[in-house]
Amino acid sequence: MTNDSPEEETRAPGSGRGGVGGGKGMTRRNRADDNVTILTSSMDLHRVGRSRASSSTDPAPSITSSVDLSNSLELSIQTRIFKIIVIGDSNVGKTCLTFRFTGGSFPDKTEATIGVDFREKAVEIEGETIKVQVWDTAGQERFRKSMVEHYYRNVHAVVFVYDVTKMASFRNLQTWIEECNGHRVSASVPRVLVGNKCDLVDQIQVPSNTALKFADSHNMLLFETSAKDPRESQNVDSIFMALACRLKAQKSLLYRDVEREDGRVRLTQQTETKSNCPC
Ligand SMILES: Nc1nc2c(ncn2[C@@H]2O[C@H](COP(=O)(O)OP(=O)(O)OP(=O)(O)O)[C@@H](O)[C@H]2O)c(=O)[nH]1
Repeated sequence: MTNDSPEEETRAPGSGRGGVGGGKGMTRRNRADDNVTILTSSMDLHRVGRSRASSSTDPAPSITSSVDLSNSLELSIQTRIFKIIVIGDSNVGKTCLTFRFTGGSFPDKTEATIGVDFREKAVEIEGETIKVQVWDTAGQERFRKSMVEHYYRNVHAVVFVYDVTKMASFRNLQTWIEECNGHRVSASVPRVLVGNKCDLVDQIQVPSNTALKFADSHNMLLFETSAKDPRESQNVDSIFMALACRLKAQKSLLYRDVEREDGRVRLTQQTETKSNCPC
């Protein structure tokens, strides 16, 4: 299935649908825009899943708790979720980048990702709270083969990562792009290129000009950054915020009007066309 537009939803990871206009031009070392506010720290989706599961086994809700449930359901319905996948060779720093964005720190120790890790962060863009759901995928073939379909299903945006100190990880980008295209990710789904580990200045193998040409030829934005260097943290945020802004700026299906009839929730579609997002 191709992806058409971001969609507001309340479902589990991977159930999103849609995508928006592709990248254009080049951006380097972008800084987060002042208009963009990060609302919460990271939230592990596994934890969310567990808490939802446990509430479903609770005793029958009292009147008060069902009101609470209705309110939280409405809030949840009104929050759009953007699914962004992070792909690239093993060891390029995908996990560290997602940690830096969702948790604001660099992990002391990482292990090879097996399958996928989900992390989520709520951000506010022009008054709307949006959940940016980051899928940190495994770079090693043996840890990804059974999951690949899930990565690409209903994805809203793709982040390709290479290691600026490893030319091979840059050359392999072509393979990652082909894999992405092979999974019917629409050309309209925005993609960005990230050169990570820029703090290792003495070891850089991939010149910026080479990366810029590659990004341009694939209609992608380029970010050169470091998940490790705290001075680069705003730049890491900019990767995901630029995508979120772009996704928000596009026409999207909104399920704004929540109506309840006979205890059921009815969702009414609306179309959003305007955006003042500066990104
Ligand atoms: N110097 C430096 N090291 C980094 C940076 N980002 C990640 N690393 C290190 O690179 C190694 C791999 O990082 P990960 O984030 O686990 O790499 P990955 O791409 O998620 O790897 P897989 O899970 O196998 O696909 C770790 O030792 C990190 O500490 C960075 O910006 N600078």
